[in-house]
Amino acid sequence: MAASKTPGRGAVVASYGSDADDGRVKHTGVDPATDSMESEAIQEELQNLDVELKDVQGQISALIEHQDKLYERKSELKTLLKALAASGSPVASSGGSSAVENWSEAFEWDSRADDVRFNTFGISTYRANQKEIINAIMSGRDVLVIMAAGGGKSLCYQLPAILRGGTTLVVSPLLSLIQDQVMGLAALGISAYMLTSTSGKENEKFVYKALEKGEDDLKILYVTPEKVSKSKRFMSKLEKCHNAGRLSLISIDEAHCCSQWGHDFRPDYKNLSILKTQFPKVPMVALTATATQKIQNDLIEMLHIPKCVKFVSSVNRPNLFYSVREKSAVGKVVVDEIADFIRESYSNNESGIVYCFSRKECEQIAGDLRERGISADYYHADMDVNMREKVHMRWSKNKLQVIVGTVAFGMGINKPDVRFVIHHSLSKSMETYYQESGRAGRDGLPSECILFFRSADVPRQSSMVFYEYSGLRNLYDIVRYCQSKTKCRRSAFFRHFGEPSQDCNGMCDNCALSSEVEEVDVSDLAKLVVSMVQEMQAKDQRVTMLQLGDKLRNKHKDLSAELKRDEIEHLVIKLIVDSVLKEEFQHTPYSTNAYVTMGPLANQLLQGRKTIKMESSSKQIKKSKRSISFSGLELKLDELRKEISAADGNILPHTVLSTQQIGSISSQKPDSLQELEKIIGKLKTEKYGDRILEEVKRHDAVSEQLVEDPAKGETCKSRSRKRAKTENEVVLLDEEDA
Ligand SMILES: Nc1ncnc2c1ncn2[C@@H]1O[C@H](COP(=O)(O)OP(=O)(O)OP(=O)(O)O)[C@@H](O)[C@H]1O
Ligand SMILES: [Mg+2]
Repeated sequence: MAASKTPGRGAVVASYGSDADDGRVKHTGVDPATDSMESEAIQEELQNLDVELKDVQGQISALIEHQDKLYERKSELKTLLKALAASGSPVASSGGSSAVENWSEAFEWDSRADDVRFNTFGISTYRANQKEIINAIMSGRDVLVIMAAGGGKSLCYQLPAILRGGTTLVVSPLLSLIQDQVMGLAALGISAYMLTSTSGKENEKFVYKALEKGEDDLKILYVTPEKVSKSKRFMSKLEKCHNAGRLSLISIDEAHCCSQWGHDFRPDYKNLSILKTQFPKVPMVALTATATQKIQNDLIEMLHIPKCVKFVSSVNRPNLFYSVREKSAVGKVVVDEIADFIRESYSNNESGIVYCFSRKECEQIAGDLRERGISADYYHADMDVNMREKVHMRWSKNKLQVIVGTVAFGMGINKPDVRFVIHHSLSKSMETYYQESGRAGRDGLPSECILFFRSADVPRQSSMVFYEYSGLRNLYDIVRYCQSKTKCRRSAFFRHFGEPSQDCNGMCDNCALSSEVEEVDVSDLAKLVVSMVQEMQAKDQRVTMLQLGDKLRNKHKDLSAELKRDEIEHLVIKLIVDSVLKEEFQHTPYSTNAYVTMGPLANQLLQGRKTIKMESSSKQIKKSKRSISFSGLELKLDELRKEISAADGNILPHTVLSTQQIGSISSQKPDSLQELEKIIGKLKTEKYGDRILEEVKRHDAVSEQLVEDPAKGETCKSRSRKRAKTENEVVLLDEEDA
């Protein structure tokens, strides 16, 4: 305890006489010099007590915070247990009053649903929970859907929209998302419209007339939340549609925007409660990719759907390979590494995103990548809307390989075949990282998520988030994720979202790469760091993480040869996330600075009651190819879909043929329209069947020639050997294994 070091406690007591028998302390004729020494000693003890009290208070608040975390986790686990008991399944649960209902059984609309799924949407089988959700909606129930990004939430309301007749209203937060969806549905021949701030007069007239009179076909109507909360005209037309019995379903997409606890709160979403109040009998489905228990409860309350059936799917994205790489302090080296990675793994122009911290960085990195021969452009909030849209479009049409964006390049991204998401610097929380990295592989095919981590990036983020609710705590969670060299990356997501762990199947660096990780006790070095902070604090001096590293190396010259700046920074960040040190913030007219100060557990370390261990590893990123890449016929079909998309102008390549469909056609090689229809459904066969078959035939002819002259076929065959395929699925292969 610090008390043992407190000087003068005994001396102070000894200098008092207590000769009075009334028990009061009296001075006993001591001279003035002794008197002043006594009061100095008392002052000193008081000061020491203050320090000690501050220390104890710090420890208490760290413990309270820890206690809060434990309570929160406890309540998550209890809910999880309840859900498990109700559903008997670890990944899907029907909540509320519906625990006993079975949504997987046969329903009268089954065959119609199957027909629309396959022949209109071209989807051969349902994914987890889709069928059950559709059945619940078709039964007229309110439904809450929590399903991972790319899980296929759109189909869950689009298919019932077609089956139920009348009009389905979809509220969606972003113009770009709405445009994408309407375009995609139109390409499938589904009558979908939108009403947004940019809708032209003609379009508005058509929609209002269709709502009011019901003469024209209006299956799905997309609106932004502002329409519901601000346009009386729209609400009155919608009421007419409802009164005529034609409002068949209300869908709230990206429903987490309702909750202020969510990462993307939109004030206008708060007013959506009016929909259930006005139209209580119309089923409502709310969908989101991520919602903690707290946000789920919030949504149910705000949307007035207390009796909803809840479907919670796993947050797991088994097709994503997560890894963290050490980020060099030299910017050029980082860009080189990113460029090499893209060139080596994605040489066929496969789409990717690089996320950066600042707008300036985006522009710089996009330029650097272009210099290295990669087709890249930037996207951030400072750009003109048209410019942004242009970049987004070029990327969506596969004319641009990489978008280098800030977080502004977010929710509106609907591209299913993004093969890699690279974080040039860390995200602000596990939740945002899950969201951002989750834009990879929405089509279910193998894709990669790489985060470049460097301790010096932490203060940049912390000075942005420290005023947010739980901002620092959330940031430190992702820092722990980055610092760990042993824990499964996937399990960090399961923990964060309160879900039981599932097997990673070697789909993260820590699980896949065998490496020797050593735990090294760095308590002595940590003490030097903390003592230095203490010294500076005693002199009322502030110190940033960067300065701290320099000062330490200057003071301990003997250490500086061995200790690299990066390592000290790594340790300082570790001490911060472990509450030994603490970040404090000060605003200047230009920025907010993060300073390092003594944390609640600093004294425990200094007094030897706490040890600090760091993981050190010799892990080498094995040059492995975890990507899928097109070869032979697939390349041709990829070109064909781009060609059709370019000629039409309004259809995106992945709407013509998905990457999965390209894989299936290439492996099954249909030679008639009937056979093709079994793979991609009626609609797409009618539209593009002849051209696809032509391509298959041409490819077969070339292959036959190559069989006759094997020398020519070498490249093609050896490339296709690198891919293993099951019937409908592309399987991940390490290049070394192939
Ligand atoms: N059953 C299925 N089989 C194959 N592909 C599917 C299936 N369901 C949906 N998809 C495809 O998966 C992709 C992602 O679907 P969707 O846009 O609905 O995802 P989402 O759950 O809304 O994701 P996000 O949270 O990112 O919006 C789309 O390309 C869609 O066509
Ligand atoms: Mg969606």
